[in-house]
Amino acid sequence: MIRVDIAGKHFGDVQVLGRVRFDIASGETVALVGPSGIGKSTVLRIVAGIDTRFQGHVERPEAMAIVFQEPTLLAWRSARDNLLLTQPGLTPEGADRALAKVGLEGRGEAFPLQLSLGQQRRLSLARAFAGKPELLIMDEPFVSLDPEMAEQMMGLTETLIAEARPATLFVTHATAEAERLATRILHLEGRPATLRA
Ligand SMILES: Nc1ncnc2c1ncn2[C@@H]1O[C@H](COP(=O)(O)OP(=O)(O)OP(=O)(O)O)[C@@H](O)[C@H]1O
Repeated sequence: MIRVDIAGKHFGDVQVLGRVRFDIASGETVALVGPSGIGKSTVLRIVAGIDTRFQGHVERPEAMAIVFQEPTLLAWRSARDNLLLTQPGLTPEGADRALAKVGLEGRGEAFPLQLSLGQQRRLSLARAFAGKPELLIMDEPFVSLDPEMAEQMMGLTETLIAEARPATLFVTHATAEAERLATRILHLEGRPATLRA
């Protein structure tokens, strides 16, 4: 369970967020939607613990994974090492199993730039789930993908979430994406932004 209770967030004199309170249970997938510039990424950064300068309190588990828009891979390390170096406790066999789960069987030796963009994104997902996150955070994970690849990645993400059952929070612009993946949708609105009742 994660518990978010933001009382306010300012950038300098500008108050971007008002009160934003929500909980996410294990196995629940929550989409955070709202217009551009409303404060979605700000909420995500606060929930992830990247931004600690806010009023309020967030309770989150230690095991957390973040998937960004663009894959953030270590270019000079193999696919397998990209998992091993970021997930202490993972064995090489475990890494290979995690790769196989995302359709990268036998590609453990490949470097990220030898993989297609779709494969790089799948490697990022494998890395996120290899750490058995109790909290999964995704910032526009399917943006800028062509429809076919977006569909593939959404299917894969759904499967991995169903298996690992983390509490998931993701930001999206696409209503269809939110409706497909999320068990609950939170709308940010107003300025300072709060959740639509
Ligand atoms: N580091 C910062 N310093 C000052 N203002 C900031 C900073 N980061 C964000 N903001 C402002 O806070 C507001 C919310 O930004 P945020 O990135 O959270 O919006 P968003 O809903 O994620 O937008 P988008 O959908 O376009 O990514 C915006 O008005 C933005 O200009």
